[in-house]
Amino acid sequence: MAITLGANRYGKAEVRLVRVVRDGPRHELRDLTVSVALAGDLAAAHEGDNSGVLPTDTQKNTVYAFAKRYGVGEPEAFGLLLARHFVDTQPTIHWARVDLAEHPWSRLGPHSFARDGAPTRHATVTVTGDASHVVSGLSGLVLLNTTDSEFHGYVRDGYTTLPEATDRILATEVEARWRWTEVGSGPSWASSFQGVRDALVEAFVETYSYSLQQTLYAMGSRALEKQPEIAEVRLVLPNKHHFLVDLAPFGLGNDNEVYVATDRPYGLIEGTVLRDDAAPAPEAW
Ligand SMILES: O=c1[nH]c(=O)c2[nH]c(=O)[nH]c2[nH]1
Repeated sequence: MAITLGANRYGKAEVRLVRVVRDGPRHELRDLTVSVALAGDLAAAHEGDNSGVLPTDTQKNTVYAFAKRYGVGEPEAFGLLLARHFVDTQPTIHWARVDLAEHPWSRLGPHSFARDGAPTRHATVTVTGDASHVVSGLSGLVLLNTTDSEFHGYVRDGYTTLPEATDRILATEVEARWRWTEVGSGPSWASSFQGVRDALVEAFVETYSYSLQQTLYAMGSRALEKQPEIAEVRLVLPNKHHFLVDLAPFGLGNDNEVYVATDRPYGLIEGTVLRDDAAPAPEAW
């Protein structure tokens, strides 16, 4: 029986990094969770030889040292710096992925901040040899329309009880990831992020929806139309159901005014929207 080592990678997950820039009385703050994963010639490590293993503890230290040495700018840029460093300095490492989640704070004063309702910003950077590949994203963007949403005309079978809706609440918590066509081309990381975020929100607001699936496609399409630097958008949209409460027992009507918001189970609508001529992704993401 021949047994062989399959795909493997290793790294430090969820390094919590807070960087303050104390440049005068007005401080700047960035708050990130950074995960590093490395792969390469690591077969020996799986047989007890650590001579090619850069410890995950060192990877964590590198995150903090780079934060001091180079500052923490846009998550994509900081991730590229780290991933490139691991591939270029470690002979056994040929592939590095750095995953960054930026937790948003809004300013209250020169050195005071409040954790924001803004979405979490994400970046996933992959470096192999000379090539770099970037996926940006967001999560925790909760959106709700109180009307302009219907759901009917669906399949009915012996188990269907759902009443048709001609006017319902549509709510979701957007998780979006989008793949850059070419790293370093087009707008800045920050303005691209803002552009995609705004496009997703605009499409959610402006689409008269017959299903969350239709809204998903409208959101992804709008982001691609507005931001030429991205090739593909993947969306995960939980349907945050709001059901009308039956107030008849109290002698009251309910003209789409009183709802119960439920958290589970929930519909989960997922989809990818991409350009016809998008080059295939060079890496799984
Ligand atoms: O927008 C929706 N899409 C569905 O597929 C679905 N299924 C369901 O029960 N409610 C909804 N709403």
